[in-house]
Amino acid sequence: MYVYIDGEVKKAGEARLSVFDHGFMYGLGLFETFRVYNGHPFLLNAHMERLEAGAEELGIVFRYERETVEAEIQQLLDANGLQNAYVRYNVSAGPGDLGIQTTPYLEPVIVIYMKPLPAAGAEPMQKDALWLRLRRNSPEGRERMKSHHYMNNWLAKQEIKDRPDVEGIFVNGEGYAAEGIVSNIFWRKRDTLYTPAVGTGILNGITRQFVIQLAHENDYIVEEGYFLPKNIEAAEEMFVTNSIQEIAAVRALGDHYFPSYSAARLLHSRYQKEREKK
Ligand SMILES: C=C(O[C@@H]1C=C(C(=O)O)C=C[C@H]1N)C(=O)O
Ligand SMILES: Cc1ncc(COP(=O)(O)O)c(C=O)c1O
Repeated sequence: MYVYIDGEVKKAGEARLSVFDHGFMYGLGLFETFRVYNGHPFLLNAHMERLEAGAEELGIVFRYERETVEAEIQQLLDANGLQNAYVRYNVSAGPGDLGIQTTPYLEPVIVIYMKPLPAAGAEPMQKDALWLRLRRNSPEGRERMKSHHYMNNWLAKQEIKDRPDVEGIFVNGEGYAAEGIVSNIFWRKRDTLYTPAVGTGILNGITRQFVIQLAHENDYIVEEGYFLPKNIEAAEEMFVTNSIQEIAAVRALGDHYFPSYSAARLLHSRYQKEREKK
């Protein structure tokens, strides 16, 4: 595979980053993961605007211009011979000195990774979910960023092991349901969808935000709040969302089986209609 780094497309094994890059030394880097459907990067503006806002908070000088980013992605799709892809767009702070820096990072390094994905299916994926013993850590700053700090998620994944059909679900330090290892969570009782508030320490997923919008358009009530595990276990349905897996219906959370997946199905069919547009 090829990657894009600092304006050039290179063979994956030939791309190089400085050992003084503060993305490596201090975790000062951000990324977005999204899907390309038939050449179309889905929800690109929303992803890149989140990245731009995070960069501003970290003093990383990065301006999003849609045309530039589209061209970078297209260049890499062409090099890799892909039309459908898993894309990771990374902005690393760039080189600095030894020691914590307080001045802006003027030369961030952009790295784009890509891998093939099969064409998206017409039905939502199905998964199982398990409560994690490990607690969700609290965000480093005001709100969780999609940053290079993924150790809490990594440790959680070791608990679940390599089981692609299982998502681990975090409870935060205060005992409230939070999010999946790489996803946001929703559950339904009658016509109301519930999802943890951003204040629980979750990543405010781009898919989460889009699904909330679709849910409103389809007459669901959406409540964001502070909920206990037992609230989810009393639900009729649960699903998880992220930019790669879209909306995945949860069959069971531990030994609690959900009898329905009607909202996941309906929202997924609406999502599908938008995949090559937004
Ligand atoms: C952690 C990453 O990003 C998330 C991972 C997935 C996935 O593996 O399904 C999906 C969406 C992302 N928000 C990553 O390494 O890309
Ligand atoms: C911890 C966590 N929560 C939620 C998400 C979903 O975010 P998005 O919808 O932007 O893919 C991810 C994806 O990386 C994640 O890692």
